[in-house]
Amino acid sequence: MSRIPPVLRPEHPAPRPLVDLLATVPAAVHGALDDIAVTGVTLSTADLHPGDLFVGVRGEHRHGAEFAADAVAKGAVAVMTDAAGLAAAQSAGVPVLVVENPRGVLGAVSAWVYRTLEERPLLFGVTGTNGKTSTAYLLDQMLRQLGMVAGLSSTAERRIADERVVSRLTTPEATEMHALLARMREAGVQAVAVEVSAQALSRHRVDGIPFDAVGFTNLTHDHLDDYADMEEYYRAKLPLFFPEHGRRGVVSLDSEYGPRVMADARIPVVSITSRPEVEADWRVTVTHEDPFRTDFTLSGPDGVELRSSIPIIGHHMAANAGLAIVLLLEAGVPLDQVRDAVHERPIAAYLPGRTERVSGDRGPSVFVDFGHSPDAFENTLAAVRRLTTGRTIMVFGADGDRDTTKRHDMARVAAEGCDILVITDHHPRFEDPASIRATLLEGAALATNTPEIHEVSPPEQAIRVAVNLAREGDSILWAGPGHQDYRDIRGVRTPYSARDEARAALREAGW
Ligand SMILES: CC(=O)N[C@H]1[C@@H](OP(=O)(O)OP(=O)(O)OC[C@H]2O[C@@H](n3ccc(=O)[nH]c3=O)[C@H](O)[C@@H]2O)O[C@H](CO)[C@@H](O)[C@@H]1O[C@H](C)C(=O)N[C@@H](C)C(=O)N[C@H](CCC(=O)O)C(=O)O
Ligand SMILES: Nc1ncnc2c1ncn2[C@@H]1O[C@H](COP(=O)(O)OP(=O)(O)OP(=O)(O)O)[C@@H](O)[C@H]1O
Repeated sequence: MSRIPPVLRPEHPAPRPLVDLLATVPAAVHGALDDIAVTGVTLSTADLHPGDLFVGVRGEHRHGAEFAADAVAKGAVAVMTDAAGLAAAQSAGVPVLVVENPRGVLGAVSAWVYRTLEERPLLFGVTGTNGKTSTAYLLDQMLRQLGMVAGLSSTAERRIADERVVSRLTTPEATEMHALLARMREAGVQAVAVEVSAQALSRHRVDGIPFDAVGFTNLTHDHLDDYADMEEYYRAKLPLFFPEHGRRGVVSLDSEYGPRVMADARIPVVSITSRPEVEADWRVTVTHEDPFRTDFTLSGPDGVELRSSIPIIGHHMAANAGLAIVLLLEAGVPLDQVRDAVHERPIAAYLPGRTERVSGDRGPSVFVDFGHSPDAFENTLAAVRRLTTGRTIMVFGADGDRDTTKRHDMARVAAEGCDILVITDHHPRFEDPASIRATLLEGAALATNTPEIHEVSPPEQAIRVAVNLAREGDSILWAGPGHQDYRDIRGVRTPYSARDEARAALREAGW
């Protein structure tokens, strides 16, 4: 069963004469552009609307121009491609615009098609290995508490005011990103929080989007299937802090890459930390934590002090909330307004599948989380342990066909942070799940301690094993699936909800 979420577009796009695009994006034109007007732009035939400009880019597997005839059959009025795609594009029978690097101009083309820059909301961008989704959701909620009509683009959802759609990529392609902003404009959205992945920066997906404030959460081991090493991964993230993407930046010093971003940024930046031993412009201090909420103080320059609360566990989540508040200030939202919205007032965000508590009043606490990196495990396990009087039980499996080099560390960190470890399957994709589990068991054996370890293949069984082992006062952290509503098994997205499975397991155990 295919569960590919839709691409959001403006409902009333105004046609633009294609010839006018040439003033913004010079191109060699093959064919006559007279009378050709475009209402949309896409690089995928799966998302083609009549009236679109189809952009044929070279992909990892195919050249998009190979699909030009298909695009025209679906209503594309012109094709843009590179020299390598020209012949295939020309055979489709519509005018062809040739540019050197179609992906490189996609942001400019999309901004032109959808007039994104003519009337734009306040724009926030958040990057980092962990915490992008959480920070974007916290920002979205703060914008709402400020009385603004808010928009959100995250791994979990795209939100346009109160309309919600499940996301496919963390950061959509530039064509989709600009279409989303145009749809938000139609809905009167005043401010948008956008999660920006490293892959998005590498692939020009946020080109043409001038963020008013950009935030950096942290950089730790992940995505070394996409990037050769941590240095390359860092270099992919950094350009968000260049003038072509952001106006002002807020940089967390909680990971070792924070000071580097401060030094290498080419826009004005301020720093923030939640670590007592680190000096920064802004500081987050946790003042109270329980299984339902974390209270914190944000203190900054000129004696500014805000006290607020989030309905999520973890010092790292308070750090994200602090980052979100400083982003608002750096974007120019007046301090008085921010104070009214969050000071002595909870930030009432619901973060789907981010250490989300799915248990009731009795029995063990069960949290379902989206963490899939050693650093995420370390932070979420620390948060769970601090709030657990009994034993901490960790359930997780690793992604198939994704960065294999982090598996040992994930399992080692998991083992070191828990009393009972249940190693299970996640999205095997095209890998053998048994071999992924074997690697995780090797990693767990590298830990400095020796928790009780269980290997249980199907995750729905693994959570039941964990719940049956648990007693009152214990906590279970199920990391990996988070908000997701499917498992990817050999390329097929099978419907699946970890949160529902966990609730069912608790019911069956009588909790
Ligand atoms: C590895 C990667 O980035 N792949 C992206 C890429 O696919 P590709 O290069 O394999 O495309 P291809 O199959 O060679 O096809 C070439 C072109 O022909 C087009 N085509 C192809 C077939 C067809 O029938 N019709 C058609 O138009 C394709 O849309 C594409 O533009 O171009 C596609 C369309 O633009 C993207 O959807 C796809 O992202 C895939 C889904 C992906 O998973 N990307 C990952 C790496 C990603 O971006 N992840 C980050 C995660 C961040 C995080 O975890 O923090 C993200 O931001 O989501
Ligand atoms: N500031 C932080 N530092 C470390 N871990 C964090 C931080 N914020 C969130 N996490 C943990 O990282 C995991 C992913 O959180 P979140 O989805 O917010 O990050 P993300 O950057 O959006 O990740 P992804 O790109 O995979 O969607 C969760 O386990 C979460 O608890």
